[in-house]
This record gives sequence, C-alpha cells and structure tokens, in this order.
Amino acid sequence: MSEHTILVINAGSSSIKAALFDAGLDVMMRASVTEIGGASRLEIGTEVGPCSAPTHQAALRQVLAALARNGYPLDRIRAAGHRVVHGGQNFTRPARVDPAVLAGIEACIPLAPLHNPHNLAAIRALGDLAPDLPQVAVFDTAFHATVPEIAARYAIPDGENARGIRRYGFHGISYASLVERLPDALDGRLPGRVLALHLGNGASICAIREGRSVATTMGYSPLSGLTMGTRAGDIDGNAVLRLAEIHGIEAAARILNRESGLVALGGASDMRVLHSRADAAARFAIEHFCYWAARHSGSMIVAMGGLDAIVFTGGIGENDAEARGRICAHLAWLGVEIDPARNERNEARIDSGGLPVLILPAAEEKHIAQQTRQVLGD
Ligand SMILES: Nc1ncnc2c1ncn2[C@@H]1O[C@H](COP(=O)(O)OP(=O)(O)O)[C@@H](O)[C@H]1O
Ligand SMILES: CC(=O)OP(=O)(O)O
Ligand SMILES: [Mg+2]
Repeated sequence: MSEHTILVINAGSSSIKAALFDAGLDVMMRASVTEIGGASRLEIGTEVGPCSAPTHQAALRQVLAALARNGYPLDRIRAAGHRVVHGGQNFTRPARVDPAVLAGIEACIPLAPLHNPHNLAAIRALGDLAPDLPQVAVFDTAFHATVPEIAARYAIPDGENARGIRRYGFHGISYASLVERLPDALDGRLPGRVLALHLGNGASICAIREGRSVATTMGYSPLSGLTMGTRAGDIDGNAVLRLAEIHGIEAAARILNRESGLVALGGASDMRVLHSRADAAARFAIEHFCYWAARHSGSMIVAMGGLDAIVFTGGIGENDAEARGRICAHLAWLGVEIDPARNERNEARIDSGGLPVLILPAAEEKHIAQQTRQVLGD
C-alpha cells in the first residue's frame, strides 16, 4: 500500500467489482460482489464465499469492509476512479468529480436506470466515508464519441434529437481497453475492422474500425440491441408505447429493463443457470441470445465494410464456449471457423487458423485506473 494506490469501482447491473492498483498500474488486490439481489458471492483475492448483498449499497459495504480487513483501508488510498455508465452528451472525457459532475451524472439516471443510480451511490458513499479523497468518473459512453452522425442519429425530428434522444452506446471502457491490448494478442498489429462482443449481464457489440468505434448495438440507453440477462434488447417503439399504455410508464420500464431478456425467456438471467438446465425454455433463451448476437453482428460488419477479427469479452464472452460456438456458427458463411477444442478451453485464440477469433478478458478496471491517474496529473 502506498500513497499512489488507486481504488477502482466498477458497478455493473448485477455486480460491484473493485480493484486496487499500485503506482505501476499493477493490481494489488481485487474484491467483488456478484449476483447482487440473488445468490450473492463475495470474492476477495482468491477467497470466495456467499455474502448478504440484497442491494448495490450492501454490496459496496461488503467490498469496502473486505478490503479493509485485508489491510487496504480507505484512508491509505490516493484516489478513486469510477465506471459511470451514462455520460450523455456532456461527458466525452473522464472528469474529476465535483458537484457539477455529480449533477450531470444524476441527470443521466433516466437514460441508464440500472446503472447510473449505482454509480452515483458509490461515488457519494465514498465521498461520505473519505471527504478528501479525489474521485474521477470515467464514462462508458465516451469511446463511442467517434460514431458518425449517420449511425448515432435516430430518424426523429430535430427537436427531439436536440433533446438528447440519440444513440450513445455503452461498454466503451471495455472496448477502449480491448483496443489497447489487442495488438499484443496478435503479433503487434491492430486489425483494421474488429467485431468486438462484450457479452455479460448487459451485452453489446461494437464495430471498431482503425481502433475507433464506428457503430454499436446499444443506443439511447443500455436497453437496446442484444437479448440480455434482464433487458429485452431491440423492440419496436410502438410495442413500448403499448406496454406503457397497459401497465403505466414505470411498470413498462421495469418489464423492459428487469423482467425481460433471458429471465423472461428462460426463467433465469444468469447464463450458467440456464446451461445447468436442459428444459426447452432454457434452451430457447440461450438460442435467442446467440441468434440475436449473430444478427446484430451482421449489422456491425456492414458498418465497418468487412471483418478482420472477432473478439469476445465479458462474463459470457470469456467463459461460455457454447455461446461463442453458436454465434460463430451463424457467421460461418463469412469464413469464421473456430477450433472446438480451443474454444472449449477458453484459449486466447480460438480460430482454426483463418480469420482471427480471440478471447480477451474485460479489463475495465485497469483502464479506469489509467484514466484516473491521467485526470489527476499523476
Ligand atoms: N463459466 C461461465 N459460463 C457461462 N456463463 C458465465 C460463466 N461465468 C460467467 N458467466 C456469465 O456472465 C454473465 C455476467 O457477466 P459479467 O460481465 O460479470 O456481468 P456484469 O454485466 O454485471 O459486469 C452472467 O450471465 C454469467 O452467467
Ligand atoms: C452498460 C451495461 O450494460 O453494463 P453491464 O454490462 O455492466 O450491465
Ligand atoms: Mg460488466
């Protein structure tokens, strides 16, 4: 522990992951609570066990207490960096947290109801516990600032566009860090057109051309695009209006964000649970997920004008051989061919020698630590 230690908090929709980084940006310790609100588990270093985390607040308390117990109390930390999912139009770069930044993050809550409240709560909780701790917000939307207008604009009236009803895109921290690390995984070169699939509880795909985002499947909020753990993915606007008419806006939002996706189709939001069952509903949910991931891949490949490499990341992307296999099978006509044994072993390279298909573990925390240090001028 030194005066350079950076604490990173990554509050996802179903997990809180924390990591401490030293001056050289190497990880000193990790702690996480996963499956918040369900069969929650606390992991610190190499130890894992069940824990009580019915809410994100409880999960954060568990994480901070575990770090303190292991010799990493908050008062020895230089700064904290946070993943903030929605930065709207105001934040295309990381920002040092101050009251105006907090207000800007709060203003984006309606756009990312499963994420921004937790991101904000984590920043405020740390601020209360350690008022002098510098905090930096790193935005998941920022990487997509390079998306051209034709891909970002909905075909709606100018006034509504000016109100901010636009496609933003998410998982940008994960994609930015993937771009930085990809050359090392591929003999030093960055392929021109990369199809990057971040498949976690939230799932999206990004078309990355020459290292920049040119299109992505999520839009105004992290609801659109792929079938997800609890989110519907793409759904017709009139169907949304009808749901709001029948159930009211709040209930419609709950249905689309929390009660849809895998949990609606298969009865569980967690891919591991679905795999452990053999019933028709669980199988259909998995197939739906893979089919739509492949369908949206087609759209992303068009946005890049072709395909030079595929990269899987996120909890499902990194660990789920069956999902990767199914998605790649849908893309076989493009020349995508994977080696089943390598795929089964979750190897870094899973193609059979043709078009590169890789697995790169998501490294959102390290990227946030880097950005935090840069913003503070360390
Ligand atoms: N070994 C595994 N096989 C299949 N799915 C897995 C495995 N490990 C994790 N997952 C899935 O990854 C998803 C969570 O991904 P993660 O990226 O950690 O979530 P978050 O979006 O909260 O950051 C869950 O659906 C989980 O079941
Ligand atoms: C943006 C998003 O969906 O994040 P997560 O995958 O952490 O839920
Ligand atoms: Mg995540």
